[in-house]
Amino acid sequence: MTTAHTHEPNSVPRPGGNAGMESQYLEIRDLVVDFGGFRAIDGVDLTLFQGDLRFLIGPNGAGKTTLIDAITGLVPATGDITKSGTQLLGLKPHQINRAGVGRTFQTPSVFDNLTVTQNLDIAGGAGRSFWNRLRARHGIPEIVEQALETTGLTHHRDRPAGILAHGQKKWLEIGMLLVQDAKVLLLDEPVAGMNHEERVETGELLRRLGGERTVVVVEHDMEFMRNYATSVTVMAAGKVLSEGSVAEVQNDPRVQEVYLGTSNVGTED
Ligand SMILES: Nc1ncnc2c1ncn2[C@@H]1O[C@H](COP(=O)(O)OP(=O)(O)OP(=O)(O)O)[C@@H](O)[C@H]1O
Repeated sequence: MTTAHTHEPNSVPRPGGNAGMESQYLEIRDLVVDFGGFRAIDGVDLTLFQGDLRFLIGPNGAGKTTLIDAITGLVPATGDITKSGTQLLGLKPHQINRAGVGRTFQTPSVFDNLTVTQNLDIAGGAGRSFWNRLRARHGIPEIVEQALETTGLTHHRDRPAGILAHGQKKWLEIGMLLVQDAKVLLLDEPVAGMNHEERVETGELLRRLGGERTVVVVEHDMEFMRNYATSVTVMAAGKVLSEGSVAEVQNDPRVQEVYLGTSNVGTED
């Protein structure tokens, strides 16, 4: 694995991360989530470095969303989840968010009646005194301008979010995470319901983000995974079944077996 210390801003992230061991990371050890008597996450270990664009795949019910829920404090779990050494397990969702870990949900959750900029403003902390001071001094904060630019929504900044196309709403959600300065982005099916063009644009966006952050993508779209993943974790029945490059997991017989016993990892959905 190459651990270069510098990289071009828009370079393609390398598997395992662009930034090196001393940069930010998310480490999960022996994670367990029980729902009553049912063990949805069963001893998961996962290490993600800054620069990873990690795809999390697996059959329905494998535990992918539950894993993200556990990382973001939405379901109780045991084990360890540390971000660059800070224990996240046991923190409340807003504290985890403030620690730099942000997520999106399968269904976009933006304020339809507010403009794109207002949504970003609220995500950044409008109403909180420091944000209001920032705004009073500088107008639209630079971080909002950057998020508009990164997500390609600059020309839609004054439109109500409710009239955006589906893909644009999903990009706005990602922009909201950028405004919060999330260093770890957990995205649940970011291209579900998108057309081909939107998928390509989203892939490029994730690639840009993955260069400097840690991006985890839960996805059923295997073509999208093959095009953009720097690394892949395959889950099944609450455990990590396989991990590695796209080629490595596609060639793993255990992975082929859970995908309907065929070698067609890539035909689901
Ligand atoms: N709140 C809950 N209470 C009980 N069981 C749950 C709960 N949430 C999820 N489960 C179960 O945990 C298992 C893992 O679900 P999860 O949604 O994490 O899977 P997934 O891999 O994200 O699946 P999909 O690809 O279909 O979204 C499933 O069997 C699901 O029914």
